[in-house]
Formats: sequence, structure tokens, C-alpha cells
Amino acid sequence: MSTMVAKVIVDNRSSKTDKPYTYAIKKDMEEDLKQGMRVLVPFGRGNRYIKGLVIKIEKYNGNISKLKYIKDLLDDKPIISEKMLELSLWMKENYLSSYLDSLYAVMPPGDFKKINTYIYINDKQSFNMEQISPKEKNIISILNDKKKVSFSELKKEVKDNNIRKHIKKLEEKGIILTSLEIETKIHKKYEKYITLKNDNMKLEEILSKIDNRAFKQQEVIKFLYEAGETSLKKLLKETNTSNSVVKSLEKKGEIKIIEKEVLRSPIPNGISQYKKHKLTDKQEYCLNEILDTIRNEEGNKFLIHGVTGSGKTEIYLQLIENLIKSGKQAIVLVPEISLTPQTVERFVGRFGQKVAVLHSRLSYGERFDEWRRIKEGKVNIVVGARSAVFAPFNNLGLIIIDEEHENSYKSSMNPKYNAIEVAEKRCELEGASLVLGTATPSLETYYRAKSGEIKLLTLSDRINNKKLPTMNIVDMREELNSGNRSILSVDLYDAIEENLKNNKQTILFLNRRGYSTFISCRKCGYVAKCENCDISLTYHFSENKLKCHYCGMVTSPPRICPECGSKYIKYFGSGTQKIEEIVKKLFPYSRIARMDVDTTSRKGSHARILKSMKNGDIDILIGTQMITKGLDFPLVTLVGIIAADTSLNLPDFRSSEKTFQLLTQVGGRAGRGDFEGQVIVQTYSPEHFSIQMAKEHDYIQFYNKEILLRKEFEYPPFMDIITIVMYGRDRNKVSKVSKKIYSKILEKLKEINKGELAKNIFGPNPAPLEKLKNNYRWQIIIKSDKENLKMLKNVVSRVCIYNSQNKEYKDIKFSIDVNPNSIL
Ligand SMILES: Nc1ncnc2c1ncn2[C@@H]1O[C@H](COP(=O)(O)OP(=O)(O)OP(=O)(O)O)[C@@H](O)[C@H]1O
Ligand SMILES: [Zn+2]
Ligand SMILES: [Zn+2]
Repeated sequence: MSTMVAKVIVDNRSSKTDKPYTYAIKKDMEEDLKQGMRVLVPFGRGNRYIKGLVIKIEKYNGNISKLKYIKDLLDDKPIISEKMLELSLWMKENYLSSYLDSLYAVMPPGDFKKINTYIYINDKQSFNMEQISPKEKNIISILNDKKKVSFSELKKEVKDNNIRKHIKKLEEKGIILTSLEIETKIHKKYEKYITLKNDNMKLEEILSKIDNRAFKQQEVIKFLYEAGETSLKKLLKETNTSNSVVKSLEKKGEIKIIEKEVLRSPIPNGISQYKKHKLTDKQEYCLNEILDTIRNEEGNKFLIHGVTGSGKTEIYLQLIENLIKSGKQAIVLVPEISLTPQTVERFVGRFGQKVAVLHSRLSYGERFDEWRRIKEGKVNIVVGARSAVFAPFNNLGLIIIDEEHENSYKSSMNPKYNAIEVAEKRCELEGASLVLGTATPSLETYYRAKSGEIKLLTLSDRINNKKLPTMNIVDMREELNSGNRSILSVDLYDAIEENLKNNKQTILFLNRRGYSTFISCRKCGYVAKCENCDISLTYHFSENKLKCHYCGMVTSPPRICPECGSKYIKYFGSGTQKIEEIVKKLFPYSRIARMDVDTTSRKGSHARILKSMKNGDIDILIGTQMITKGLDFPLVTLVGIIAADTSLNLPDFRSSEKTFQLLTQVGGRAGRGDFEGQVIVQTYSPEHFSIQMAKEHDYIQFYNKEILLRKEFEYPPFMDIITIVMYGRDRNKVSKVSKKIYSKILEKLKEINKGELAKNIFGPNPAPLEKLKNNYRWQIIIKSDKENLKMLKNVVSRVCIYNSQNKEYKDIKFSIDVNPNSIL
């Protein structure tokens, strides 16, 4: 006969114990135990008790007497739903992360150990004591005494093995409520609410019991009779009374005071309503296509490719409105930096209290409260950054991912997931639909849209047929030739001056990304590139060498330009701060603000800058990536891009794509109001196709060219990339271990007759950022086609994860990333 056993992941931060352990289940626990519940299990040689999570319950054919038993159940119901558990296990496989990291991603925020189920009486429900068993009565009387009891406390007091069943029954009858809560230092907030005690009596009857001269008391009664349950604060304000009036009414037994929990909310007060636009024909077509396709079950993945200012957000809003009517829930992902008041206002301004907002700046308490509001179904829309994809809805109907091309959807921490892929998987598991939107789709997404996997919807015009801004390219080599060594070209200078005269706003953009600088000829625009990878070489100061960050090729920097022989070889790099200084000198009477990581680190500073921009208190806004997303200011008519080459010359196969996206997105901030906009792009490579295509607003042509290059050089979407970074304090050791890992990978491949794949394993090489936070980093890069991906992941986990406890690897850590954002 086979028995059931539980597979448990224990909450112990060590890669050695990060695997499912098998535990036997006592008879009296069998019925209650579900996957997704936390349990207490004896662990290790000393059999100390440790918390764990049940990921599976299955038949066992081995000898059960060899197993340890689960000691206790910690939850009365799963804290992770079946589907979220499945999603988490899928992440573990797909991104080669640990069980524990993957589980933490889908669990309530905060510490696994500190989350408790609490049980309390449902004030709203009246019930008949006769239908209640003595044991249930016992529970009710404990709850009546204590108001709220944690599950484990209650268990201690009741001492009944069947307690879970009683709780379940009581909950089904609506007599008690349960909720997950976290022990935090932040205490829950309560607020007093007042209602009439005899609310089924006529108003005259109640009033007749109160002294005629007690006007205030009479007024309070009248108010409550009209308004029903009201918060004390509001009551005092509306009736202009004092607390003592309320107290004496309570004494007389005419009113009831109830304490209610107030959830902390990160949503700012006083957001005004965001009025619904009547959709344009094109928006409407798009909305209906999505709704029809879903209705006819012809697919559930969509890409809205709509130019900047084409009204994508309004489509999202009406899509959500449509969906929540049928009782479903929706998640909207936006890039962290565009979780600005402007975005939040649109969703909250339309749907009000039904929206929860999740972003990384929330306090611990706020985050947990939002999580609970979602879990308990108090909201049906979540707007948030990447991790909001795990919002614990149980009737999910839709995930929208705005600006789907953004880097920030890929996590750089464990589990190193890509929120788009996770969203897709989650939609699959829950039968929900996925809508991606952007003006500049990622190559991967557009490729899939063209292949029919994702339904493509295109909006090629701005709302009200406003023109897309004209893009003027300034060749900075010519500026130099004509003697202008300033960072601003004559054209850009003149345009700013003109704009100031007309009281219009200007945005100046400078991409500061990139750590080491690139090398370029100021005369002809030549950029040093790797022959094997078609990627720009990075200049390393300490060694005075140029290196390829993909294949490891090393060369000395040229003294004179190999193309034109000039000696104007320069390395590049100036930041927004420098620009700010220069612009201030050139336009001393203008109002200038800077928006980058340095100026927005304090809470609220981001919002403040945006507000002054909106109010027209800023003439020139200088910024990094932060100003590229979603901003909608009607007075911005000029956008200047200081150096388009910074992103073009990043040592990354995505550099062309990123440049096209950036120019289009930043440029897209211009001319959104009643005035036409222009963009001035300064560059040393004006003929580069990503700059040319951005100038023409021609995504399709850009895509067609770029996708050929991806194919030729074997990059995504045609190949997947896995990077293994090995790091530690001792450079020699890091290098030794990397070499060992490399040869083990080759060995394993030979063992399974896949030796020919050795040509796809690059390295080991020092990572471009070789020393980071006092660690030396070396990396191996693996390229894989779809067929071999699973096998290669398997090899990598065998070599790096299962053996990471190996003595040889002492003091060395591994970081594995599947399709990383960057390989720096
Ligand atoms: N049907 C409509 N009628 C009138 N105005 C509209 C309509 N739909 C959207 N708008 C307005 O048009 C402007 C641009 O819309 P929105 O910001 O949604 O565009 P978007 O496609 O999301 O742009 P981006 O990708 O640049 O962020 C907004 O000010 C919005 O309020
Ligand atoms: Zn040159
Ligand atoms: Zn190379």
C-alpha cells in the first residue's frame, strides 16, 4: 500500500539544503495538509524544528519508517495558491534560481517566519447559537474575549486535533474571518466608527428617548440615521460636536462604537478624477480587436505597437474597465521610474479605491497592507513595477505591460526573472490575457508578433492627428571642423534660445549609462569594434587596453585613427551635471532643473520636479533615462539629445536597439500639446541606421535591418544567452575556479555527446567590470539555440549549483543569469 508524503522546502539559507525533503504525514493531519502551507519539521542530525513550505504532496512507495514526520501545520490554509506555487517552481527551473528565492518572490512581503494567520469574529454576521457545536462555541467564546487570536495561540488554548475543521466550518458560516498578518514593529492603525444601536427603529422613536434640550445629541442621532455607519472623525466634523456628546450617547446605549482597521495606503490623497476620453476610431478598433479575440478564444496575447502619444493608456483603462465588470482582476506593470504621480493619477483618477499601487519605495507596512488588500480581494486593479506581476489575485483576467521594451522588467536579483515571461506563464496558468504596449517593441517581442504568436495591433498616428516631432540630426564632426568645441551644437543652442523666447519648455537628454568609456575618432566618427562580435570595444584605464566584453579579444588602443589617420582619438564621457553647469552659463536667466538619480533620491523630489515642470516653473529640464518615460507635458516643444553615441557604443548586442528606442521615446516627449515639436539629435555617427530610422519614425525598417544582424551574429531572439559570473576576493582563485568550471562544462557536454557545442561556450574571461565591491568577477558566456537550452541549463546547474559546496570552490560565489540585460 502506498502512503502520502509531503515534499518540503525548508527555510534555511544555504544552497546545500535548497532541495525538497520528504516527510511523512500523520494520519490526523492528512486531510488538512495542502500544498502551499507552512509546516514545522524536524531537521538535520539534531532534529531541531525548522519552518518549511510544502510544495507537493505525493504517493510514496519506499519504506516510510525511514522518514521523519511533519511536526505541525502552521497555516489553516495555503499562503500560496496552487497556481502561484506552480509559477514559482517554473521560475526556479527557467532561471536556475534556488527554491527558496523563487518561493519568496510569490510569498507575502516580509519574513517567512513572521507571517501568521489571525482569526476574529465577523461583526457583521448574526448567527443562531443553536446551530453551533459545543466545540465551535468554545472557539467563539475565546474569540469574543480576545477580539483577535493567532492560529497557533488558538490551537494551544483549544487543544483539539480537529480545530482546523471547526475553524473551516465557522468560516463557511461567515461567523469568523481569518487574515494573514505580519508581525511588524509598525502597529496596525485603527479608527473608530459609530453606528446607531437600534437601527431598525424609527427616527422619532429614538429621538423621543433623548432630552429635548440635548440638541447636539439629537443632531448626532439624525445624522447617523441618514448616513449610517460613519467614522468618528467625520461625525464630529460634520455635526460640529465634541467627543463628550458621543460618549454620553454611548452610555445611554443609543450608539455603538466599533474599531476598524485602517489600511496604510501609498496612494496620495486628493487625486482628481481622470475623465474618460471618447475613444478615437483607431483606439476603438484596437480595444474591440482585443475584446473580440479573447471572447472568441482565438488567442490571448497582444502587442499594441503605438507611436508616442497615440493614446495607449486610454485603451488600457477602458480594457480594464471592461474586464473588471465581469468580476476579474487586472495587473498593470509599468517601469519603476515611470511610477510617477502622472501615471498613478491616471489609474487612481479613473478607478479610485479599487487600485493598489506597488513600488519599491513603499514602507514595509505599506507593502504588506497592499499585499493583503489584493489577497483579500479589496482591490481589483494593481499598478506596479516588475514584482507586481506576483500580485496575489485569485481571479486574474488581464496583465498589461506598458513600455514592454524596458530593461527594468528583467530582475538582476535572484530569482533573475523576466517579468514579461513570468506574466506570460502566469496568464497561461490562470487563463488570463496579456497585453504588451510600446512605441518601440523589443526585437524579441516584435519577432514573435510577426510570427503570429502574439497578435499585433498598430496605432500609427498620435491622438487628434498631432504630428510626430521633426527629428534633426546634427553631425558633431562637422561642428568640430567648423571650430565649435562646445558640447552644444549651434543648432541646438539657437533652438533653446528661440524656445526660451517663446516661453516654451525644453528637455535635454544625456545618457550617462556606461562605466568605462568608448573610443572614437572625432574627425571621422570611427569607433573601435570587435571583429568577431560586432560590438564596440571598451577602454580599460588601468591596463590601457581595448577589450571585447563578449569574446574576450584584447587589443591596444590606436594612437591614430585606423580609418582616416587623424590623431583626434578621444574617449568619451560627460554627465548631466556637467551639462547643467554649461547650460546655466549659456542661459543665465533661464530656470533650469536636473532630474537624475542624484537629484531624485529623496522621497517626493521626483514628484516635485515633475510638478514644477507641469506648472511651467521650469524652462529647461536636463535628465537621464528618467525623463524618457511617459511624460506628457504640452509645453515641451524642443528635445535635445546631447550625445546619441553613448548608447550606440555600449559593448552590448542591444546597443542599436537601445539607441533607436531612446531617440524615439525621448523625442516622443516633444509636441504633445497644441504646438509642434522638434528634436535635435547630436551624434558622431549620423549615418548609423538606428539614428536614421528614428529620424524617419520608421520602426519597421529599423526592425528589418536589426533582425538580420541578430541572425547573422547569433543573438536573441535566435539564440539564448546564459552567463555564469564567478566572483570572490582572491583574483587568482576566481580565475582558477572559472577555468575549472569551464572545463567541467565541456566534459559534461562530451559525456552526453554534445561536444560540438563547445564553440558556443565563451570564456572564461574577466567580466567588463572585473572588480566590483571588492570582488573579482570572471564570466563564462553560453549561447544556445532553443533545442539545446534545457540541456545546457541542466549542465550549468549540475556544474555550478549542485557542486557549489565543493571544497575546491570555497570562497567563490556563482551568479547565473538567463538572457541577462547586460553582461557588464
Ligand atoms: N480618445 C482621446 N481623445 C482625446 N484625448 C485623448 C484620447 N486618448 C488619449 N488622449 C490624450 O492624449 C494624450 C496622449 O495619450 P497617452 O499618454 O495615453 O499616449 P501613449 O500612447 O501612452 O504615449 P507614450 O507612449 O508616449 O507614453 C494624453 O494627454 C491623453 O490624455
Ligand atoms: Zn578617423
Ligand atoms: Zn568579441
